[in-house]
Amino acid sequence: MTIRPRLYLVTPPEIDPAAFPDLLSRTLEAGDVACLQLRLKNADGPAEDSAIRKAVERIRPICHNHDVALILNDNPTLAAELGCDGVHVGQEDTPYAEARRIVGPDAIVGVTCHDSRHLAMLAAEQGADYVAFGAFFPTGTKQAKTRAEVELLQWWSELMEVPCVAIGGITVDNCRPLVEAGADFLAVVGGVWNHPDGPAAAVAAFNRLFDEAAEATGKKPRR
Ligand SMILES: Cc1ncc(COP(=O)(O)OP(=O)(O)O)c(N)n1
Ligand SMILES: Cc1nc(C(=O)O)sc1CCOP(=O)(O)O
Ligand SMILES: [Mg+2]
Repeated sequence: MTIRPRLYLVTPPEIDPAAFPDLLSRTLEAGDVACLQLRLKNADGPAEDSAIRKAVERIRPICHNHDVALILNDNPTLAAELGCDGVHVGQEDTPYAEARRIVGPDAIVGVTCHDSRHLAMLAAEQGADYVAFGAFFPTGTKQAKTRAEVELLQWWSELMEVPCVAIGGITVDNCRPLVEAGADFLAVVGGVWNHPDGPAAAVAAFNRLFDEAAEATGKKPRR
């Protein structure tokens, strides 16, 4: 067996609840996707909660039919209430321990660690299911706080058991160094949804590249 990362798909910040489910189905049919993070950022307060509820209701069965875990961004309370498989929290969101208490021991809890070894070790010690590093490349999706270097992934993957996620400006064309450095998951927004040939083509292309890289490196898995 060889090391092969998996795709961690993140939704666009705003989705059309009527059209997105079909697009998502076609996208997930195109190749392996480990999880989908629902990350809606263009509404606040009750409007945001209502958009999340509507989206989860439609998206959750599609994810589960494709064996894709549904992770909710930022909101452990809604993640638990709506039956999501996990939650992703940042450094300014609900702290890890509180998020874990809310979603329970079996749910996935991932933590943003920017470019910080210290934050990642803290999150892993506390019990996070994955640590996320970024941004690796310029991104138009959000104003990223930090730039992370590829060496961080190599250091982490050689020393630690907890999986690491790379995020920020990742595309089919620029991701190979992250794969070779040992990223367990590549988290992608624009590189999939804005791909010139469409999101299904992007998912297929990422998976082809992961297969090629795994064959070329021929490295043994670290766990
Ligand atoms: C997989 C993954 N990694 C990092 C982030 C960023 O989380 P955060 O810093 O809380 O920023 P927002 O996404 O909430 O804007 C993420 N969402 N997913
Ligand atoms: C949501 C997010 N978090 C980041 C971080 O650095 O923590 S970068 C980012 C945006 C990811 O979108 P795209 O794949 O379009 O660049
Ligand atoms: Mg957040």
